[in-house]
Amino acid sequence: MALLWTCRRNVIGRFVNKMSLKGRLMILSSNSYYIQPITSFATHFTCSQRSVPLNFRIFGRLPQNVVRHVSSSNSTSVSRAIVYSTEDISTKKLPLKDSSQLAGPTALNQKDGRVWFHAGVGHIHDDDSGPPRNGEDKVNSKQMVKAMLSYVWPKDDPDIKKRVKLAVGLLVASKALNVSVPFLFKYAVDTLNVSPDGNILNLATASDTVLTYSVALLLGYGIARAGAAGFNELRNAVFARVAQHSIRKIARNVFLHLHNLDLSFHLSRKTGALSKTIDRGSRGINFALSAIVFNIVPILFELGMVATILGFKCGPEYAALSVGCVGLYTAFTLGVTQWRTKFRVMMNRAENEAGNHAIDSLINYETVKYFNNEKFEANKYDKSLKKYEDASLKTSTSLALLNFGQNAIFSGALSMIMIMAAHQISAGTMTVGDLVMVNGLLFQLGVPLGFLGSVYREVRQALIDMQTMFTLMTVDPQIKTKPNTAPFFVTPANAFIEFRNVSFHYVPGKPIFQDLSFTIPAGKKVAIVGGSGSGKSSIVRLLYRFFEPTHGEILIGGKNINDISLDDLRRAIAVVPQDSVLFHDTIQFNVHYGSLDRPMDDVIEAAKLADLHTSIQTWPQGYDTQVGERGLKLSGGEKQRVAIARAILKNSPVLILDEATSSLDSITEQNIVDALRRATQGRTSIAIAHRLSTVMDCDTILVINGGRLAEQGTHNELVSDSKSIYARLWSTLQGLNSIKNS
Ligand SMILES: N[C@@H](CCC(=O)N[C@@H](CS)C(=O)NCC(=O)O)C(=O)O
Repeated sequence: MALLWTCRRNVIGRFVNKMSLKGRLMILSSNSYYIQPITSFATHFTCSQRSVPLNFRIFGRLPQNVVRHVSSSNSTSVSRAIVYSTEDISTKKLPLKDSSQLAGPTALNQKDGRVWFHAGVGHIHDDDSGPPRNGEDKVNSKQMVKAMLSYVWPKDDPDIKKRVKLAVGLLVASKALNVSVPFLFKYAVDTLNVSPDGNILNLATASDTVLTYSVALLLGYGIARAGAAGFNELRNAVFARVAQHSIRKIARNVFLHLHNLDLSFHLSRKTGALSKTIDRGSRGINFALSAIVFNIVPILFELGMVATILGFKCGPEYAALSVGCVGLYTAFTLGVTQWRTKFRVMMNRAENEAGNHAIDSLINYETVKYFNNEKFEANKYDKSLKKYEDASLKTSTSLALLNFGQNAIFSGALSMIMIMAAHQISAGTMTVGDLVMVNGLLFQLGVPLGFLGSVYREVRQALIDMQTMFTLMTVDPQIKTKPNTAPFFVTPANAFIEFRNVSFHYVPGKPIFQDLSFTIPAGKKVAIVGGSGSGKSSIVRLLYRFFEPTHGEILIGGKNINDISLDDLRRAIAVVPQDSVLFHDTIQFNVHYGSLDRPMDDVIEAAKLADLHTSIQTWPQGYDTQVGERGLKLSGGEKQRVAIARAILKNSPVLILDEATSSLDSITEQNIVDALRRATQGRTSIAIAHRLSTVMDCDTILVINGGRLAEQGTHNELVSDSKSIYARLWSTLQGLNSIKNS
């Protein structure tokens, strides 16, 4: 099984040309791996793909490091990730963890306070969308059908119900016309063949009426055929809206549900895999619905009609034979399709493997050349191609067997029925027209049956895809608003924050905070500083209720945040994150996102306050300029100012700046600091910082160490105590600055 990588959104796609080379991630065994420094000419930190039954996930923040994510051809399993780093990652052995313990911060490099990863390992899951967690029970087929029907027959949508009724009516009409076709043909043949007295007709002496009658019947035959096809297409068109509307509603509900799930759920899942789950799940619904409505139900309906007609017109043995034939045909088709599905799976796997290998090899073009390994690479690629070739041959030959078997069963039954009919014709109890009719009825039934195996295979796949999607819907958010929570409005006057004996961990046994207590008065500017891994950003995550403390309370405006609705709480807090990720839209959209109902004038005002307006005006399309995927067309400073403008526009009483200037150069930083100074005016603000120069003017600085509040005071108070952690951090910073300037 392929080794999978997950790089969270905030580490993907940040690319810098400055490369100082790091190491190779080596999987040593099923329970350990390490980062091995690699040779001097190599230019990247790479993960070699190995076939181990593990699902390796890596995600985290790399403030000045850059991860370039290279995904394999099917894009859900990422075979390789390249990390370009400006910092050194030392060799370090790390124990593998169970996937259920994911998200524990594992600092790869603690010394400069920059690089950290969250890493964990677990078993591979078929659906790629991560391990199941509490509350995520697989839904069964009955529940899925029930869920699907609730969308196809919605209680509150009479228009959709009307369409379903119309589609059913059209289905009946189309099948009725279809079945009438062999009848009309029978009467035409009998008219041309049998005289009214029951003897064989001599066409040379037959009256004009015979010809006129038979022509009319054959005309009716043509009209009935066209009518059946017309009703069929009309039914498709009428039902298409029902299916598409259901898919839209389901996809929207799943999407909204995903947004309501908590951060820990999203950290343990691959974003790409989640969107694929919705995509495949909704396509699955479309397929399953279409197959049921356009294929399975019509076949059963037609079989019922044909069996009834044959039973009444020709005798029960005819009905039994046709039902028996369809039963045998179905059993054979399902059995063989089940057996041969594994060849298709092998074929797809080999195709992916070949694609992955081709990509991996071409990405490593230089390395291949350094070691003259072109032939080795070609042979490796050829091995995957050979697997594909073998599987593909098995798929084709098994298809031939399936087609032949289906034909043999159908032809056998058809000829038996014809022989029975021939006997009755010779006995004078049936006409030649009857034989033609029996033949026509069975032949028409055979057309949709010709795709039964494919429909069965696709429906099974659709059910699996739907199951993954519907199972997602059963996941209960771990963090939610308590029922009957009264509205609570945080205002600038009551926006004081208190952490009361808060303890917290991501992974049991690795505490982030132990009994952490501090208060942030309303309207004050407070900085939180501390070394790497001290949990500075976790304070924001707890306050924003992305995670719950394991012990203690967090209060805002004197009220426990658990007693405030998530909406009220989050409305009260604006965050300028360290990594500002932008939507692939215009700059105006991205700033406006801070508060979508504010007018354009406010957007411009916020951009001015964030020192962004002047830059925007120099761009060719001004506010309509597209920022590119994840804001790639903007510099780090510009993106950060967009984040500040958004936060200003949100106009919340609490503003959190999570290392908002960490990845900026000094000139940009100064502009941003000025913008931030304007943004924090009149609000309670919390600045998480490791650059102490940006927090000197704060009213209070809280120093976090060992999961507790170690020191507290103004910059001058803390620096004046030479033994304080802050004073040591400050002097280290001063030392680094003087080295930089010399
Ligand atoms: N008669 C067979 C084959 C029908 C068929 O030709 N299916 C198309 C797709 S609609 C196909 O390409 N099948 C390839 C395969 O089953 O390997 C059945 O009932 O499944």
